[in-house]
Amino acid sequence: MNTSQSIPQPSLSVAMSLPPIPHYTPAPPTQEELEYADLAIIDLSKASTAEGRAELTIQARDSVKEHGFLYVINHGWTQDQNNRIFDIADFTFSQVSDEEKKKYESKILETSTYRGYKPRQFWHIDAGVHDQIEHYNTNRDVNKQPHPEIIRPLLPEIDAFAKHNHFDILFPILRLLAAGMELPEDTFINKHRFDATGETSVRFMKYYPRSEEDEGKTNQVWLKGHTDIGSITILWSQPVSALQILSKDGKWRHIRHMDNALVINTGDALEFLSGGYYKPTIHRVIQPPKDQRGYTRVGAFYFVMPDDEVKLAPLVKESPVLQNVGNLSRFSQDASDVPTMEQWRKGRTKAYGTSQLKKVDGSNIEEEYINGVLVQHFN
Ligand SMILES: O=C(O)CCC(=O)C(=O)O
Ligand SMILES: [Fe+2]
Repeated sequence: MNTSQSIPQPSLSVAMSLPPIPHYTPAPPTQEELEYADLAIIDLSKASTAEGRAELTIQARDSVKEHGFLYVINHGWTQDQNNRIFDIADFTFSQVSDEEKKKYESKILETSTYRGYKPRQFWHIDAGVHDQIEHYNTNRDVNKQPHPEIIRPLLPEIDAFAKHNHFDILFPILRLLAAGMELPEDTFINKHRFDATGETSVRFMKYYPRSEEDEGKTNQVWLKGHTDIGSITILWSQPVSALQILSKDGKWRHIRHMDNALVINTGDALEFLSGGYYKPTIHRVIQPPKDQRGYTRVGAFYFVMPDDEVKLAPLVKESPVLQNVGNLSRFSQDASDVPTMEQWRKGRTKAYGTSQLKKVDGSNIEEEYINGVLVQHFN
């Protein structure tokens, strides 16, 4: 008799089972009619052929130039993997004790860097009201910082998530955006090395409902209108419809939720490198529509920055497109004092939500200068 047949073998799914954690159920999608921005939908599976890339290059370029935002689908991460990441995201807030959160709090003002927890109420929004947003931020190399004990068994999954974002989403997108400026395809990739020193990070965020009084004092703004500091932000679409972009006609429009899609936007660093060819779009988070009030709003992100040492000078010499249109960024082309990514991110991170801003008369705009460059915030 062949004994091996009678010995029960562990099934593959049991052998590879993931640490059990509670399931996070987000709010159901809103039934309200909202005005949505009309963004391109990039089918990333097409990036595997030269023909597909040529088509996507134009689509991505035009959507970024018009809206600063686009959607990505077919990015190789399944709906189940997506659900699991949102479970992990919520876990970092709902299951970690206040004591541990304190122990692993980001030293934002001392280090000008987000690593660990950003507690609620760290940022000023308006009229003395502070934010109700928790962050958990980890460098893409999860071993570069300590993590709360109960998060440690989840690190292999967070590490896989970071690598998928970096190599299977960020890199193809950076290739398309380089091609959109007639730059060699690997121009931006070479400035975003996974192993370099820099702060490209996975961030989980949880927004908590606020009091009516706070809503009234802040014009319902939960996160002020801003541009992102880095080159690209990958936002994993979630159903609470509260993210808006400021369109070129001056109107705020909502970003529509699509299951397992990505919402990708460009930030300051790409404006500088692209000489303003790709300008970042102001976006904000406001109180959700009535049928989604009372829910928390959990987000999962990959915030991308060029490597710390990269000088944020426009690639005019390298790009035939830029030679035609000229440098339109907030930095001048020959400025010898162009900051490095490290200087820019530290200046912006330290100031964000804590610096004294100057109100622009008769508007909802506030301003400050970082490294000599105008930075605006909107309510
Ligand atoms: O929560 C969101 O949808 C957007 C957050 C955001 O814009 C940011 O953290 O920079
Ligand atoms: Fe943002």
